[in-house]
Amino acid sequence: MLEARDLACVRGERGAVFAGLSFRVPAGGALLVTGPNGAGKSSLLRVLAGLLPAAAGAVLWQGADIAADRAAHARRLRYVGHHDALKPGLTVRENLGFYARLWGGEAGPALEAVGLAPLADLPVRVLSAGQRRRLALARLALGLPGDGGAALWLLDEPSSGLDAASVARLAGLFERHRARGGLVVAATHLPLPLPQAAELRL
Ligand SMILES: Nc1ncnc2c1ncn2[C@@H]1O[C@H](COP(=O)(O)OP(=O)(O)OP(=O)(O)O)[C@@H](O)[C@H]1O
Repeated sequence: MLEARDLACVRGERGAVFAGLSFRVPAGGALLVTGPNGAGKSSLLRVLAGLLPAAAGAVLWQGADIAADRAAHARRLRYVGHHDALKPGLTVRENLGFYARLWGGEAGPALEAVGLAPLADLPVRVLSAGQRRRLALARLALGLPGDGGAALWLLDEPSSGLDAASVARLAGLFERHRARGGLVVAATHLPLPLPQAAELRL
């Protein structure tokens, strides 16, 4: 269970981006974070990841404040932000292999899961925008909760640039993850294949 309790976030000159935000996402649950540009969706994901301190309130995991053990929180989550965090000079397989060594899991099946196996030996610099996005998302397929995978997925515009077949593959990843008790929190402007997701509009 992920819980936000009376969260507030302040950014630069703008001051409060949001305040008094409370919600819960249970095991197997999903939360869609929506709202106009600049509403604070990415900021909220960063607060939930422990990357940005909340100005007030707390984020709890299984009832315990994530601030008490940030390293443990980092291990239990996967954050896929706007930036794909890929090395352009390395191949598709090498890029994912880096994360597989860090977190466990195997690059091959994860590349299959996002339809990138045929491109495994290409350098990332030649990939299209949608293919890069799929490679960033392949990290999610490195393990399932309880089997080396992280329980909490924090995703910023995960389907941006994806074609219909890729969105369908993403639906499969979401389904497997949630069936194992994993949670998904996704900021999005597009409909996402997350049945029974709650919506938080900022
Ligand atoms: N590092 C920063 N310093 C100052 N202000 C910032 C910083 N990062 C974000 N902001 C401001 O915080 C507000 C929320 O930004 P955020 O990126 O969270 O919005 P968003 O809802 O994700 O927007 P979008 O839909 O465009 O991705 C914006 O007004 C933005 O300009």
